[in-house]
Amino acid sequence: MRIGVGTKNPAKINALRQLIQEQFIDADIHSFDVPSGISAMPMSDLETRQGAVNRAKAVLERDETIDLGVGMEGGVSDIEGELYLCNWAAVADRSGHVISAGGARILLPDILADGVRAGHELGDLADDYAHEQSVHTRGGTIGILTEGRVTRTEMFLHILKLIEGMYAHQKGKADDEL
Ligand SMILES: O=P(O)(O)OP(=O)(O)OP(=O)(O)OC[C@H]1O[C@@H](n2cnc3c(O)ncnc32)[C@H](O)[C@@H]1O
Ligand SMILES: [Mg+2]
Repeated sequence: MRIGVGTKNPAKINALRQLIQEQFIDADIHSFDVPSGISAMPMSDLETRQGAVNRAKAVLERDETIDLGVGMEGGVSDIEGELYLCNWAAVADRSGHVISAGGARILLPDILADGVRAGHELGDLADDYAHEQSVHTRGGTIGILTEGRVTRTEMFLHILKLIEGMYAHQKGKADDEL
């Protein structure tokens, strides 16, 4: 099987690599720089999920040899005036079937939330906050805010496990009906 992932960000690609290893999936991974079709800094769960779905579908359009497209997107979600980091992933196949799932939410400190509301991208704000470079390609904001206990890769791995499990569950149900 050929799986395409809609990103060049190693923090995301590594999550897919780990899933394939852990679940003994016989697949090669190909990465594509595809548009998310939403704003650079998604401001809701709805928009963040849409980015993940758009990326998964865009991968299938980009390369006709790919069997499954995977999209992962990070954003923020406002709950009663507080901003939480949120993350979504989606998988799309050639039959038009799409499965999406969301991950953990973590409250952003005011300094990051205010910066996002002022129109800055979280990736840039997280670099300043942590005095590091390219946080978004490594442990991510979640890694900074949890002292590395949960990294961006682990967080996306968790979501990809949910989706892979749902895919297996739905396939099992469909086979039962045959
Ligand atoms: O190359 P891509 O795949 O686009 O990866 P990205 O790091 O830009 O990540 P997203 O586009 O999914 O995230 C949308 C924006 O939110 C920011 N972001 C989301 N989650 C983040 C995290 O955990 N750490 C740092 N920045 C994050 C990031 O800066 C982006 O500008
Ligand atoms: Mg991006």
